[in-house]
Formats: sequence, C-alpha cells, structure tokens
Amino acid sequence: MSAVKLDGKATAAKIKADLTARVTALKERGVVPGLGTVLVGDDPGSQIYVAGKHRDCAEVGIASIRVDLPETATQADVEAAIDELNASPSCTGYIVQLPLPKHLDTMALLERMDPAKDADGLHPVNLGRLVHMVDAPLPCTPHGIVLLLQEYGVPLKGADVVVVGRGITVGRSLGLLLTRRTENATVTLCHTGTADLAAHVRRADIVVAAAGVPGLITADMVKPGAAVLDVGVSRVDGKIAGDVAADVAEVAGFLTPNPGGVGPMTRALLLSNVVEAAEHALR
Ligand SMILES: Nc1nc2c(c(=O)[nH]1)N[C@@H](CN(C=O)c1ccc(C(=O)N[C@@H](CCC(=O)O)C(=O)O)cc1)CN2
Repeated sequence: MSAVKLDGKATAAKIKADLTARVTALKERGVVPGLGTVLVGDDPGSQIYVAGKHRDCAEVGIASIRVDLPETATQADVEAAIDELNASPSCTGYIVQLPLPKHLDTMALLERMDPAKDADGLHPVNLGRLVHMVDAPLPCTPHGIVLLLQEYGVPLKGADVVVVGRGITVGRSLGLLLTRRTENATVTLCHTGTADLAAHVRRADIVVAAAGVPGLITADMVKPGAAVLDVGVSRVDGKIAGDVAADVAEVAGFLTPNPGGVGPMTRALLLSNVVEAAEHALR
C-alpha cells in the first residue's frame, strides 16, 4: 500500500487563486490589504518562513510591511514595533513570528497586539472567541490542516484524531477546531507526558504529528489506512526532518509530504485571514 499524497502545495495554490480575485475586488473598492510581520533575531527557520510570507503577499496582491529586529531587541523595542503596526493605516493585519528569543515575554507581546489586526488568530481574545465558538480569525496551521483533510475527502465527523504536541500554534488550537460541531471529531491531545504514545496513535483514524521530534511516528504505530499529517519542522544538516518516518507511507491511507504539505497551507491561511479582515472592515 502506498498512501495518497495530501498535497498542500497544490491545495494552497487553489486557495491563493481565490484570494487573488478577492484582493482585486477589495482594491476596486479602495481597500488595499496589508500584512505586517515582526521578526526578532536570526533563527534560520523563522527567516525562511517570514520571507515566504512576503513572497506570498506579492503573489496575491497584498501589500507587505516587514519589521526585522536584532536578537538583542528588548521587550520595549518589540512593544514599540507592535504599537506602530497597531497604529499604521496601511497595515490591516500582522503577525509576530514565533518563537521569540527567550528573554522576551511572548504572552505580553501577543496581548499588546490589536486583536482586530491579529492575522494569526493567536491573540488571547481571538483564541477565547474560538473557545466560545464565535467568529474569529483561525490559527493558520490548524485551519490549513482541516481544509487539507476536507480537500481530500478524509471524514472528520466521528473520527478519532490523535494530535501529538500541545503548542499553541498547532496542537492546542487544532483540538479546539476539530471539536467544533461543524467538524465533530474526537481529539486526543498527546504530549511529552503521555504514558503510551504508540497505543494512542495506533487507534487513530487521523494522526497529526507536531512534536518537533524527527521520526517520532513510525510505521508500526499507525493504523492501516489512517491519514497522517506531518507538521514537524526540525532541521538536520540544513534539511527539514519531519516527525513522521518515511516507511509510514506504506501503512497510511493519506500522508502529507514534508515539505509541501502543511507548511504551504499555513501560509495560504495567513493570507486568507488578512483578506477576510479587510472584507469584514467593509461590512
Ligand atoms: N506567528 C507565527 N509563528 C509561527 C507559526 C505561525 O503560524 N505563526 N507557525 C510556525 C512556522 N510557520 C509559520 O510561521 C511556517 C512553517 C512552515 C512553512 C512552510 O511553508 N514550510 C515549507 C518549507 C519551507 C522550508 O524550506 O523550510 C513546506 O512545508 O513546504 C511556513 C510557515 C512556527 N511559528
């Protein structure tokens, strides 16, 4: 058996084509959406992701504003950048690239953002709205995962989903999305304190691996036919090393490539949040 490829690159291209048309329509009504990014330090992965976000903006016609600060930036320096983007009329939405250097208080910085400009859906107000299941910008990676599964007809209703990793950008937020009545999946959130990870993964219809541990999910842990999504972005010798071992393709029914799976979906859903916020502002 060889798994069906969950092609994030191709699915993201379709989403971006739709967004390009919506940006054109917004511009015809005098609105130019603009995405800001705040990047602190020189983490190689973050540099690549932020550069990709600006390329995507250019592709669909969104203006972009890039704020890069050195690794030594103080809390006050980052606060000043956030205040500027909150006040800037040309920035309709923005993100603070994570993770931030350890000396910075991430939570305080996210809280300082204007929730109406939070293009990542990670501001506590917007995550709170997601908990309450009312309209909010959705965190990009979890939203991308849901849309990718839907694109390939992988059933969510009643599915047993095991998410490995409890970080806010993926695991924790994905649990909230998948347990909404519209998705109606049953979610088990596994983490470093989980007693028997293999036992949980083995009974899952859908496995989302977001632990950042290369090769953590092996073929013997996967139920035949399951959908497996690899969100791992470790770098080994400069190359991406996912959380899913290569031989999982022989057992799984559906599998994301990595790169080319969840990453491009994350970026497309960021653009989608920017466009939606601009459309909202016109209502
Ligand atoms: N503020 C945020 N920070 C982070 C988020 C986030 O959603 N918001 N998620 C991750 C990183 N991330 C987005 O910022 C991200 C990860 C991967 C990709 C991507 O397109 N990956 C490519 C490969 C690129 C490469 O060569 O490394 C792929 O998978 O094909 C985009 C965005 C943590 N931080």
